[in-house]
Amino acid sequence: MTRGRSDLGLARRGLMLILSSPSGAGKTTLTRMLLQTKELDLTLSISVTTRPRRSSEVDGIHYMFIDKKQFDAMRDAGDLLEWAEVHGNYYGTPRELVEKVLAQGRDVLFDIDYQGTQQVKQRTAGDVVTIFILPPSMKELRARLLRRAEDSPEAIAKRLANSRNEIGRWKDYDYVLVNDDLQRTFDDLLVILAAERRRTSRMRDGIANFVDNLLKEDSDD
Ligand SMILES: Nc1nc2c(ncn2[C@@H]2O[C@H](COP(=O)(O)OP(=O)(O)O)[C@@H](O)[C@H]2O)c(=O)[nH]1
Ligand SMILES: Nc1ncnc2c1ncn2[C@@H]1O[C@H](COP(=O)(O)OP(=O)(O)O)[C@@H](O)[C@H]1O
Repeated sequence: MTRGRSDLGLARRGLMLILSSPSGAGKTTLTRMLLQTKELDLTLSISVTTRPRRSSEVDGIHYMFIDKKQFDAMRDAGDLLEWAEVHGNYYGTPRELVEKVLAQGRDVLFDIDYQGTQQVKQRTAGDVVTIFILPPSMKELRARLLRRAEDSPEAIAKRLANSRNEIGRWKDYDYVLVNDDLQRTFDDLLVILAAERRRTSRMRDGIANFVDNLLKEDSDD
């Protein structure tokens, strides 16, 4: 694999940062904040989905909106790294972009559910960092879904009903954040990302070269 550069200038492996949460807890908002912070150099994995497009969404930016026939064709051709049925629609991660970005030693951000997280972890465990976002209360979760005003009453009811099962998945994640104050949650995400990028396992080759050069230096200089 080609190596990227850490912010110390050392070569490192790219990581896969996965955010999951029940609908309305705030992962789309946090994802947007991460992507707007250009110096983080994160690339969003844009999923394909059979769900209808929301009015605020742009095809090719938030999702690639496809029909079930196209979805089945991608899945059967092996073009999806993982896929799942969520809230009655199909979602999947196209493999190509993810592999390209990781091969450059750069990091990929995923907004996928727990089923997809399990599949990605099974394939590439060492390069995956998983974060679960919880709402501060069920009352607030419901209020956020209503305030977002993007889904039909039926879709909101389905998301709330599914949230109880989804919330129970927190134990499978590396980190759990309660998204009460948005800025604080975002700051916590930045800390996690910074620490994970500095793991020895990801920087091994870069540090090995650095240390070789350190030891070649003349200590009297
Ligand atoms: N497994 C999997 N889940 C996905 C993918 N894309 C989105 N999801 C998840 O599908 C669920 C529904 O997403 P969405 O329809 O955008 O609704 P929202 O969670 O209410 O914003 C969320 O839990 C997403 O994280 C994907 O490619 N694979
Ligand atoms: N910490 C927060 N405090 C208050 N509102 C929030 C917070 N985080 C997100 N929201 C709002 O809640 C709604 C749902 O957030 P969103 O990011 O779409 O959730 P998800 O992607 O997890 O379904 C949006 O209207 C968003 O602006």
